[in-house]
Amino acid sequence: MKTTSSSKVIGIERYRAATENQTDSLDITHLALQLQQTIELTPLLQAFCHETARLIPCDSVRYKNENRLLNYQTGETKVHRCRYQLELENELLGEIECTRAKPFSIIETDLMERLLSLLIYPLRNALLYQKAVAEAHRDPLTQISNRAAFDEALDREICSFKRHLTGFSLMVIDIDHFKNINDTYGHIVGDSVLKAVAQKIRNTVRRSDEVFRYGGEEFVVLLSNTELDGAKFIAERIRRAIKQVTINSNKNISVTASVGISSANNLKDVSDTLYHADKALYQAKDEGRDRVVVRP
Ligand SMILES: Nc1nc2c(ncn2[C@@H]2O[C@H](COP(=O)(O)OP(=O)(O)OP(=O)(O)O)[C@@H](O)[C@H]2O)c(=O)[nH]1
Repeated sequence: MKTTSSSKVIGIERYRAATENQTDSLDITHLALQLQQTIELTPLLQAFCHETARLIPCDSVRYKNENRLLNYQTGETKVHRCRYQLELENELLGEIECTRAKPFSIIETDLMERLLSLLIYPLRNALLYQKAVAEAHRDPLTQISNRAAFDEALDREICSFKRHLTGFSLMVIDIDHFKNINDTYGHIVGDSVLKAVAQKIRNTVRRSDEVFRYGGEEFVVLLSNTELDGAKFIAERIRRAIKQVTINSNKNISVTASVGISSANNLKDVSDTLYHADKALYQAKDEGRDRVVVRP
């Protein structure tokens, strides 16, 4: 473990005496047990930050991992910092920083290092687990979420609707005559079209809206807290954006898509929202494609 610390170093004798007095090995054992109880990153960090702030009085504890875009913090940042970079077998696992209004002593940084040595292996396992879960939910071709992720997201949304009546809309988007694109230009170009359309949809909706590849040339957009009118407006914007898709290898490929939309509007029918959106999509195909059809 490589560490860097900005805390001040005080005399070694004082450090030893205070370590013996203050370090409660029961607390350390308790933390070690807690860290072994979860493989999930957030509960692991919660347990670590909570125990650290209890054993080393501080105002904030933060875990940051820039490579993985992770930033977890408890408390409010103060001026004095004690920061450690965590590295295991040449792999950077992130950075832990504690802050408070007065400087940290060597006793405390020593304790901090002991706590971090308990964290480092569970943290590596939690990061590996988080990566594996993310990959299981990602479509390898388009790099957007896959159908397994959609099934879970829809379940969450339906539960939330049943408990709090928070409405949502679903949009099913299907590329028109995609078979012709494959047959005319080949599957590699077909794959490029799928990637370009996925990116176009992703860039046309808000970050909080979720975009999934449902399968083949079909995508689903899940719009939380969005009524049918709002969903229709966004669907039109997506439909127009898809018409602008260009593929480097052949700028003449014309891409259009049909869109079916439905909204959750009553408790009885909420589980059928996808079924209604799919029906709307078939209607859009029947009516000539390159259009949006809404079913309440
Ligand atoms: N290149 C590529 N093609 C795929 C992929 N997944 C599914 N397809 C193709 O998508 C095509 C879907 O064809 P159809 O279901 O007939 O639909 P369509 O041609 O888009 O016609 P409409 O939906 O009625 O407008 C098939 O040719 C599949 O082989 C993929 O990952 N890559």
